[in-house]
Amino acid sequence: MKRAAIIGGGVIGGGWAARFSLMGWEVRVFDPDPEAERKLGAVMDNARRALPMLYEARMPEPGPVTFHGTMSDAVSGAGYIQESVPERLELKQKVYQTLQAACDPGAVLASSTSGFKPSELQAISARPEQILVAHPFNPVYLLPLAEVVPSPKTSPEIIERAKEILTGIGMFPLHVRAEIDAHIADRFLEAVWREALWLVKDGIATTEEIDEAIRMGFGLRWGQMGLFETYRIAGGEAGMRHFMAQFGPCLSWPWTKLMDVPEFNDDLVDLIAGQSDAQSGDRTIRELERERDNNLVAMLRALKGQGKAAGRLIAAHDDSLRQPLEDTVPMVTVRRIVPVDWTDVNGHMNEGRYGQVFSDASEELMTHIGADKAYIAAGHSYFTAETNIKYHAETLAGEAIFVETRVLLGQGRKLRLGHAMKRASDGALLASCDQFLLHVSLETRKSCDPLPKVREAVERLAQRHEDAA
Ligand SMILES: NC(=O)C1=CN([C@@H]2O[C@H](COP(=O)(O)OP(=O)(O)OC[C@H]3O[C@@H](n4cnc5c(N)ncnc54)[C@H](O)[C@@H]3O)[C@@H](O)[C@H]2O)C=CC1
Ligand SMILES: C[N+](C)(C)CC(=O)CC(=O)[O-]
Repeated sequence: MKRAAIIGGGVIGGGWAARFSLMGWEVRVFDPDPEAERKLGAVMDNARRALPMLYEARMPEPGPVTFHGTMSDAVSGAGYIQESVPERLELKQKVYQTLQAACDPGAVLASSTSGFKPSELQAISARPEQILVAHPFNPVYLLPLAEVVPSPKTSPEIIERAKEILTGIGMFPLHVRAEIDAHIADRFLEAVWREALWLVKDGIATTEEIDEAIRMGFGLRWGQMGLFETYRIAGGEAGMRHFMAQFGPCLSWPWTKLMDVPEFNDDLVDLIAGQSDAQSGDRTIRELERERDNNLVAMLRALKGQGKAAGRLIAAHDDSLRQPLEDTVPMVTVRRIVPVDWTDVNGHMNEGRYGQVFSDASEELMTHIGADKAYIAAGHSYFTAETNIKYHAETLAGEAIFVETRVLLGQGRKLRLGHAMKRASDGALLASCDQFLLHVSLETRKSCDPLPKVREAVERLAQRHEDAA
């Protein structure tokens, strides 16, 4: 099993630990805080609930997460080390000295730093070539971006390995060409944060009004298309040139008052924190985390359905996790977590989603018998002619479910499947489905016999299932 070491297990280290573990890595943590295990456990709970909701494919078995009393013990045998200690340069530099005295010289040594340049982190290190920045975004277990920032001293092999590992755990490594304070994304975030502080300080807007301005407007646009493509469209048919002709001069207009920075003092902290407390009312941080995660899961799944932005990345990662079906009787055709966006007003999985689960089960079986994407692209497929679903028990968001499928008939153009959807925790039957499919030509849109390869496979499978009945 691949092994990662997490140095500093707070908000960000906890998110890294969760992502690595849920992607099948063994994770070893070092954090001197006696409360670290409890705090990291809370992040793990959130992640266990939310991350698998993004995937249709079966996730890897989670790797164990263990806590260690020394940094050298934690990094022993680790191929990837992620440092997420507090944002203080001397502390980080000292940590690298200790880590490098014990870790594998070939391991990736990455920092979560929000703002320090890798050359600053490397300054007093024994092997600067081993160190780079992999700056993530909170919550690390759901947001894919990791800004990968090397210095000229970072070895090209370490950069490539870091990118490969991050891609493997479902992240989007954005290689930042040159080191710069605060990398790329935090420069934006700091500009927005600075302006927001200024607006609150001068009594122009409350923290709540600023949040509404973001979530009701441009925040929605950024998540799906970013800045430049959004503004290109805002230029109308003439695109970016017209946009720049119209809004370019504003760089010197008064509405670009971007350089005012409020003084950071207790009054500012009281003002912002007071408004923020009032805004969130009695909702706890845990409740806010749940709300954030539910919203992110629903938005990312919507983007996945469109094959766009972060959704495209998750779809590709999902495909890479797919495993061929095992030839058991019955066959386990689906293993998944029920995502939040599948629930309805009654607080349970909507009836329409049962149809989707059984349709996914049939598609998996089709792939297994050779009626896969290439077969369909060549003009043949199966259409469902009849589906009969019985609902036996409620299914809730976050529950692990699986579907067992039996081939009840596989003869010529006819295929009849019996699906049973069960709860993974206790094997309880949640729903059953009798489904009748007909093989069709996608050219004539009429039923026809399968091509010999598929026909033989389906008949062989039907016989096997009949023999085992
Ligand atoms: N919180 C955020 O939104 C983000 C933070 N970051 C960066 O991640 C890093 C960590 O930040 P957070 O997780 O927010 O802080 P945090 O305060 O939640 O966690 C820091 C953890 O490091 C531990 N620690 C302190 N000294 C240590 C040592 N010598 N060895 C090992 N662990 C030690 C602390 O006990 C604590 O659990 C910082 O560099 C920060 O800039 C990056 C992206 C976002
Ligand atoms: C506030 N922050 C600078 C620590 C934020 C980040 O670094 C990234 C994030 O998750 O917003």
